[in-house]
Amino acid sequence: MRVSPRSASDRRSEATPSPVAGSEPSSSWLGNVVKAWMLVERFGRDAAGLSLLILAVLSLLGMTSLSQGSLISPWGLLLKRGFGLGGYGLIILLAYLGAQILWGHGGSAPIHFLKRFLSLEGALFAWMAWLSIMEGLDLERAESGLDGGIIGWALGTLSARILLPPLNILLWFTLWVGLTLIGLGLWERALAAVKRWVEQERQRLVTSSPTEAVTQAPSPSAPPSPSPHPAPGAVPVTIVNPGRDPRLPPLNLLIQEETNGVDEERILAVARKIEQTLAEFGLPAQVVGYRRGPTVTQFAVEPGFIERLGPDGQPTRQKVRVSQISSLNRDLALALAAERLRIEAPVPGHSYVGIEVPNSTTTPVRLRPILESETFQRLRSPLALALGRDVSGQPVVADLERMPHLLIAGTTGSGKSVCLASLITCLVMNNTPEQLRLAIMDPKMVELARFDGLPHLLGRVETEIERMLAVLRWALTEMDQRYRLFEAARARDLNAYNAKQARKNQPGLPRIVIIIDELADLMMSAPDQTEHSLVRLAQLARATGIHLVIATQRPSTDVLTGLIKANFPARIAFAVASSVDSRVILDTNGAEALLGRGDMLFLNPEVGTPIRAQGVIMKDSEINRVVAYWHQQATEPQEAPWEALLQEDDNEADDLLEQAIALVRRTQRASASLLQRRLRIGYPRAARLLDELEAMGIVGPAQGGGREREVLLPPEEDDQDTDPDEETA
Ligand SMILES: Nc1ncnc2c1ncn2[C@@H]1O[C@H](COP(=O)(O)OP(=O)(O)OP(=O)(O)O)[C@@H](O)[C@H]1O
Repeated sequence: MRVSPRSASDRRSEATPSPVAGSEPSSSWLGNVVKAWMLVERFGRDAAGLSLLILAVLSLLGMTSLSQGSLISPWGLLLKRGFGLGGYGLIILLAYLGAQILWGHGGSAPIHFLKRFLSLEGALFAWMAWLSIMEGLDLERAESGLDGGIIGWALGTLSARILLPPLNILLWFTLWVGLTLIGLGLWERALAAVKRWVEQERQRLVTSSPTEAVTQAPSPSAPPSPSPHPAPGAVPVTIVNPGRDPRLPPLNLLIQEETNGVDEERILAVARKIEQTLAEFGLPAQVVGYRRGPTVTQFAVEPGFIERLGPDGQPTRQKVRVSQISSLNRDLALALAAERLRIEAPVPGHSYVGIEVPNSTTTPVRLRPILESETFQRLRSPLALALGRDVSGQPVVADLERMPHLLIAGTTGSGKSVCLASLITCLVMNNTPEQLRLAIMDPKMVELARFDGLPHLLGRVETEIERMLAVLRWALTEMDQRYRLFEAARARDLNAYNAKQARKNQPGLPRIVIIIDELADLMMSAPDQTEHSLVRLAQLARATGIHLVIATQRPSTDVLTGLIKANFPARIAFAVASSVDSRVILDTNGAEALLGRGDMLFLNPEVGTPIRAQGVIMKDSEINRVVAYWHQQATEPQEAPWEALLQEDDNEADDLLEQAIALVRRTQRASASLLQRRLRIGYPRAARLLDELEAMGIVGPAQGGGREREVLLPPEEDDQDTDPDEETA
């Protein structure tokens, strides 16, 4: 957390007593002292600013000889002789200083302002020295008010004694340019631009230099690493894979992050505005620091004191309550012209309130730097997930193995699919298909279809509800099968089982991550079956290495049922429409104040309070390169293991159709719920059977409004033994 200096205005506002009904603050001697001090400070500052402006105008008149006088003329001459052309620079600086004290940042950030002012002052002197050197260090010219005046001449002459002329010129020129950049606040931006350029050049060299690839190639003992096969439109990249398993994709398939320079000027202005707004509402508080993330900057606000009169008539100081600050959320957003603000009151583990203000520009968070970060590497888990960066720009990572399942929710366009794509990429960057298998379900059909062809993928990306339900059924049987295997091998969990297998030189079992990008579709078509499968998997699958990542854009209680939520303690909330939705996902408010486009709150059950982060975003070219890399290694495309289950379903279908016809004929009723109940099948199968019956002319078309279909088949005449259950159904 960067800490900004205490400001004069803060000291003022801390001491300002808030009006108490029926009593004047001036009624106490302390109130009088405070009032007097405020007056002195206020008028002192105004007087100083005004004096400097007047001095600048008089100096200009004196130097240009536009006005003559017993004081102005000698002062103008003095400036000319002393500063030469730099005298004009000095006048500009005096005017700038005066204006800042009167209207600008002089009050709220004196140290920052002083740093800038002194830098500009230094730049002025460097320029004067440089001018004098360039004109041959001529004292006569200097005395007549040319070049850098006597001061410039003196500085140049002094340095000329120790430096060769070219170095002397270079020294003052560099000082002039450098200090000007610092003084104008352009230094950080220039540094960031240079860094960006160096990084781009480095990447260009790495990707174009064949020698680099040779020196970094895996050792001959290691299995040969395949060369990536670029997908159409993808940029060919040379493999560089230092320090990683050579079978894994090299990190330079992924792009580096670009950093934007920090606009300190804006940050200080916002800090001042926050203080001012709070003070206007009678809540003295001070911005004591800030943390800048890719999307928001969190300002640390320390509540000040309000002075009240106690029952004994004596003034007492009372600390501003954090709830008072958080209740001003909307007023602060209005004052800062911010779309949405989030107030963390207080920031866990700190004695301040965090006010999160959107940045003017957002920085996309990339996967590569997070994979390279120490935070990520420290997890040492094959299922480590790179989620994004927090409000101070630090990587946010989590271990899916420990979570052990993840629930993602947020309104449409908030960033769920982008998040899932980056999570999948992260997993396949760190695991071979022998170590990890993925089952991906994407009813939206577009977002995750890019991963088709990954050798990690079981089958293909599933988009049909019936096939998805089959995936869940398969996962349950796989889980049971694994438990039986573990029991036979006397292993407690997947890690223990794989270790035993490795000792016997036998292959282990891969971990399985099941990803669903839109739970709502499944829950709408087969709520009971989906909920039952998910809950059973969530409760039991951890030890067998099966993990679930499910996303939904409908954070309503019919999709995220109590049972599902109870079994998915790790959750990510992207932006939602209301605090009610936020509470459905996180059990607390906050997600309604997110900005969308990858801005998230991550609730890690091990931490307890949600962490705000900006999610990782992948470029299509990155995903294409990673998929193409693994595509190279793929052997024969394998059939999905749930294909057999679907086959069984089809075989049963004929039988079921027969039974359905008989049932409809007997009962003279046709509804999906009747078929579900009597034939013990799920909703999708029942709905399909009804469609088939309609196509065969046995039942009429759907009536809508929950009414049953008309049965077109006459009842069986000899059917005497009607089932009592059917009658009541
Ligand atoms: N982490 C991120 N960083 C920057 N921009 C992002 C990020 N995540 C998402 N976005 C932006 O938001 C847009 C929508 O994201 P995404 O498609 O993931 O939303 P979604 O929640 O899946 O929406 P839907 O439910 O409608 O599919 C993206 O096209 C992208 O421009």
